[in-house]
Amino acid sequence: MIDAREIELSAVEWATVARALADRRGAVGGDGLLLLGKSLRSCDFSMAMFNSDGSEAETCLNGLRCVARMGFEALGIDQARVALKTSEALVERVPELAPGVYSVLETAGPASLDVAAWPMVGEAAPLVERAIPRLPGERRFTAVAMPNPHLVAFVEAVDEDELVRVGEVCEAAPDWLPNRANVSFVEVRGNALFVRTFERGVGLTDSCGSAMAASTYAACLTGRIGWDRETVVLNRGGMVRARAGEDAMVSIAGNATYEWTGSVTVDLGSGTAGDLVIEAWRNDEIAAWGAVADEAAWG
Ligand SMILES: N[C@@H](CCC[C@H](N)C(=O)O)C(=O)O
Repeated sequence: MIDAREIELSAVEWATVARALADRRGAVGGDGLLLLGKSLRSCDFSMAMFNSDGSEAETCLNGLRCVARMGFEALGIDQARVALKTSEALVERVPELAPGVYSVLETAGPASLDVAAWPMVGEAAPLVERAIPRLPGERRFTAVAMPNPHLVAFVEAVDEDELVRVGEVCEAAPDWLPNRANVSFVEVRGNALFVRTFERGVGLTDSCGSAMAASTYAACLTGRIGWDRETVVLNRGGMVRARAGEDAMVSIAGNATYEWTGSVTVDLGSGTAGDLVIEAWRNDEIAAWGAVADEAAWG
């Protein structure tokens, strides 16, 4: 995550920075790059998100909580309207979900069922628990845009190999799905959901906030959980508390944990990053969040 309010780079140059910094064989490594940007469209600040392959996503809801924290701390505020690539979201600092865990409530949406806008050619909207014959396997999917595109399938038990097979078909950007899609398999565990996601532009990730939002909305839409009911959503990285309304707005309360701050130089010509210099580790925050993640016992 970079405070980019005073950095003038084109989207193509930021894509180069994202590929260099997110490369897991390189100096930093990550699922992607988040940018805190200047105020836009009368919002307090803006956010941009680039996946590790350099593609720019419409949103990133785990990332939004982190960018919100950076914006709050930079501007001395504790709630804000944030401009995203094609939408806006509300963020607010809330009481710690657990001791020592900086916590943010974000509200995004409206979730959309309009697959024609992705586009997904040849599938009529709404696509709710329907088979998609062009995908491998027998799963029934619900298509939700947050506004980034998500395919959600409710399963008895997540089969990661199958998830990767489906994700890779979408990742190849076939003619019928030129903008690809994030794909999630979701287990209903009592009153909670467990979400595993193959992300567009990244692959399997430990946690995807917009996928948790899309999954919560899909679970309400299909009667698995109640509208407006706070639901614990588990993932490989921990958990959030999510709530979807019939107005299609989805709220997520979760952590925004800093692990370290540091600096690194990226050569835009070669697209490579130099050595990372860590200025400060945030071991207290890492430990506080680690305790929550362990307790979430995602299985
Ligand atoms: N891969 C996504 C963007 C990243 C989403 C993110 N992990 C989240 O937390 O929401 C896309 O290309 O849509």
